[in-house]
Amino acid sequence: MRNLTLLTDLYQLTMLNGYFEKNIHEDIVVFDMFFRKNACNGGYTIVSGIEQFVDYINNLHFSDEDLEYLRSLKLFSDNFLTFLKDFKFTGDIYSVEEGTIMFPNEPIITVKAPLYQAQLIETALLTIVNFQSLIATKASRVCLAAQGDPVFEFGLRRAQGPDAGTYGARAAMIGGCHGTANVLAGKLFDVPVIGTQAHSWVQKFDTELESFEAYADVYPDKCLLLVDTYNVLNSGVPNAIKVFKDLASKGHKPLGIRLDSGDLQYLSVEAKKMLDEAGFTDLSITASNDLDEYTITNLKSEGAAINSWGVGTKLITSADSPSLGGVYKLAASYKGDSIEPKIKVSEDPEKINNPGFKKIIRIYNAEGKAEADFIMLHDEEIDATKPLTVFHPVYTWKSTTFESYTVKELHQPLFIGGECKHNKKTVIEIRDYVQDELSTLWEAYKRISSPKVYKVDLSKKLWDLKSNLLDTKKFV
Ligand SMILES: Nc1ncnc2c1ncn2[C@@H]1O[C@H](COP(=O)(O)OP(=O)(O)OP(=O)(O)O)[C@@H](O)[C@H]1O
Ligand SMILES: O=P(O)(O)OC[C@H]1O[C@H](OP(=O)(O)OP(=O)(O)O)[C@H](O)[C@@H]1O
Ligand SMILES: O=C(O)c1cccnc1
Repeated sequence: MRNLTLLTDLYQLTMLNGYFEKNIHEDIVVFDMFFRKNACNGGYTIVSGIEQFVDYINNLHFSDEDLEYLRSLKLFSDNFLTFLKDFKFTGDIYSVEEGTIMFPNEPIITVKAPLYQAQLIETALLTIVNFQSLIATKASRVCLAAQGDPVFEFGLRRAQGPDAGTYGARAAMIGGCHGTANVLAGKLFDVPVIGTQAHSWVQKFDTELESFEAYADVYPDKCLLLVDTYNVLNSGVPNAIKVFKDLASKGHKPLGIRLDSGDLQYLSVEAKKMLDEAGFTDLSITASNDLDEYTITNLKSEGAAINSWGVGTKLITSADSPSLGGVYKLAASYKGDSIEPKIKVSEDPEKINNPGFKKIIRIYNAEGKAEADFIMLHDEEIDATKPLTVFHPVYTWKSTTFESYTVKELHQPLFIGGECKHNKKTVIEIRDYVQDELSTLWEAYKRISSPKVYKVDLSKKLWDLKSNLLDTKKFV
């Protein structure tokens, strides 16, 4: 486990030093992590990175070298640096399960801890969860566009560095990919690794046919050939068919071909005709080359004969929407046992946070479809045997009443009193959970473009609390 304790912005540490000097560092506070807009301009966001956040908290400590470095900055008092020597996370953290689908303005993670601890972890929490949630969401969109065809993550070489390539591969698997080309990700996260061959393989031999024969010789049962180095329809596919026939005559089953350039719709349809005529009707026709959910949707609607997708650059970088803007905001501060809700008033009404220590429930209809989320204060309860009326937090006259419904509380304890309560799951288990989650969402929320907006409402008590706070803050 890496020591990421200094993976923070300097201002967190200068604030910590200040809280310490003012003797308010032990005050118990509540922070919420949430985002204001869904990842990838979509209708939902898949939360990912919780496992790495848990590792980060479990390993949070200032080593002697860390303290030495901080001392060299000449910004911190000796007493404060001595205090940091024994730093240990002792607070509570509530989080949704990794792989949960979430929507704007909902607390994904709520931290209730001494001020100096809760403040320090902001930056690492955001960098870990923002990135992985972004890529998991992107991957799920790509997989939805592929309509059940396998999607393979090919992006490491074009990722924003080794960590992004590796944790991005993890997130892509969580979002629904069938495998990754990243071998380190395969080892670290126990996920399937896959691969074909590069153009360099084909170029290295005197002829394309020789290169295919050599590959078939080494991997007779894993023979998927890259057919676009010279000419797909005049050379690549005919040569692949020769090699496949030879393999079949020796009792091996060829896997298929990969197209990496040109008009993928036309080439795939023509290649499929040639393969079918040669008796290879069920091979994989894999396509790659700058694909994303939009190109795949177009290729599908144009009848491309592609049944497997290799997606690299635009997946691992979420190229058209390259960040998720998750934030971490102070929502409450305790004075003894009494809680003081906190709000950030902004010129931009979208940026006003929901105050207080909260929890969140999801409301499902009788068929198990998610209908709305409901953010409540932590001590509120719902009696699901009675009708529940929820209202739009801005256009308050818009309301809906649920008669027959079930509810699920989304937050679970990750840490209580500093003790880890997290149940570790494998990446494949998280991926399965994501599929369950997606099946609870109406198609309209999963639309690639112009999705319907999911309802996220506030309890009356929370809404009143927020309105009253806003009134009192008007002239502060
Ligand atoms: N956030 C909300 N909470 C509760 N009810 C809502 C919310 N948004 C809309 N409604 C209700 O949903 C109905 C349709 O309203 P509208 O067309 O404005 O929204 P919508 O997003 O299409 O919602 P719906 O999915 O319910 O059709 C109305 O009964 C409206 O009062
Ligand atoms: O297009 P992407 O979605 O980013 O997918 C990854 C790309 O990486 C490879 O190309 P590259 O030219 O790097 O190597 P190659 O010689 O193997 O084609 C591969 O052929 C894909 O085109
Ligand atoms: O195995 C492949 O085909 C592959 C791997 C990485 C990038 N592009 C393609």
